[in-house]
Amino acid sequence: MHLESLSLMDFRTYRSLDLALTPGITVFLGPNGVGKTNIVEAVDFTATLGSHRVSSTAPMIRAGAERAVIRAGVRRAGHRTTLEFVLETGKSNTVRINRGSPTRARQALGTVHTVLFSPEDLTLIKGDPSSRRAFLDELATSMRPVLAGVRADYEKTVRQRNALLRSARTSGRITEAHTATLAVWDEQLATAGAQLLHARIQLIKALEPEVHRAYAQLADGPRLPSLSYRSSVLPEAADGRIAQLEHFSVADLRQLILEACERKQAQEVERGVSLVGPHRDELELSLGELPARGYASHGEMWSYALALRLGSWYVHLDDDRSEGASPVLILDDVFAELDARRRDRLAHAVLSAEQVLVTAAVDDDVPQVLREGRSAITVVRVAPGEAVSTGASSQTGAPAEAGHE
Ligand SMILES: Nc1ncnc2c1ncn2[C@@H]1O[C@H](COP(=O)(O)OP(=O)(O)OP(=O)(O)O)[C@@H](O)[C@H]1O
Repeated sequence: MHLESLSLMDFRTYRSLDLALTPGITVFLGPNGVGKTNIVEAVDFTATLGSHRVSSTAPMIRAGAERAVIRAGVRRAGHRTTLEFVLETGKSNTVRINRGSPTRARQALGTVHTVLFSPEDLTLIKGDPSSRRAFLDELATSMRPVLAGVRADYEKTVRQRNALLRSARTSGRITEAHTATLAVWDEQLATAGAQLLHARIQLIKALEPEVHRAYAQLADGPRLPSLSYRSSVLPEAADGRIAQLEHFSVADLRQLILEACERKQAQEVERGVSLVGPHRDELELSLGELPARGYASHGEMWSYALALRLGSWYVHLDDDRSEGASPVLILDDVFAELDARRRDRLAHAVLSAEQVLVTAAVDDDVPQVLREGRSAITVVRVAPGEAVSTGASSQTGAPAEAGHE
């Protein structure tokens, strides 16, 4: 699949922008701060309904404007779909699909698939467990959009359950009313939590060999990555590792969560917080025998982060349910961060993608391999305060035009 067009209204720096996009490689080129990432962030939003840079809508709306609009034309297995998202602070984002009535944005999940590489990916390795959980959940949701609802239910349940536990802690004892309400939240936590946990475990099983393969493509060296999952729902004596969970059905996992809730109840009341469930689990990343976090070198962390993204792309390609929806690859500012060898290797690895969008501040940051590849390469020059000049270098590429604030 690929995007054929992208229009922005009051999105980030753009009052109005209209771009025609083509399959193959498109490089957005321009000086720092000019608005290159803003463009690819909008593309990624059409797939993830979020941003890799911010967790709320407000920063994506142009300063002084009330709402932003992202319109995308998507070509997938011969069919064209148009999506028009409206982002408004303090309101739920909406989408119109093929000019239909506005509906909640979640309805569009699964139409566009993207895999985005960015300098922020280093936090997947260095950051706290929540960034790795988010990575898993976002990838799983992009492949199975129904999980968006499961995640929303789960997060709401954890919030409500925590409020109840805090109230029990404040009153210094568990009343009958607390026990009755807690039982209801436990059931809900277990129902949504088991679906989420099952999705994560199945994803890790599919992802690990692909991350392995991707890492070997990007880096040399004897040590290879491995992924394991430590779950809070297993008794401590069981070491909490995924190997014990991967054959469990959703019903088995639901039962495990309920048992864990019972086991931990006194501790939960004492601390006023939910201690069991996928929100307390950890995706552990190792390189050879050692954890990547705290041990891997800067270069190794970079290779690992890139391998997680490349592996995500491979998992999408292997997915039977994807129906020709090979993701759009977005490489935001990554080449500038890499040495020449890894730059070329990454460029080689992505050459076969249907559509690749690259941002770069200077021409030299674009690997030669991309220019010499078999795909068309289009260069979109992003400049402040004027219409963007574009040029197709090597082979073909439809000219694109952009208006910039
Ligand atoms: N909501 C907003 N309203 C107006 N301007 C914004 C908004 N959000 C970000 N900006 C501006 O957008 C610019 C950053 O754009 P962007 O991140 O796309 O730059 P870039 O071209 O990718 O730069 P670099 O090469 O440094 O990564 C900043 O100058 C910032 O002030």
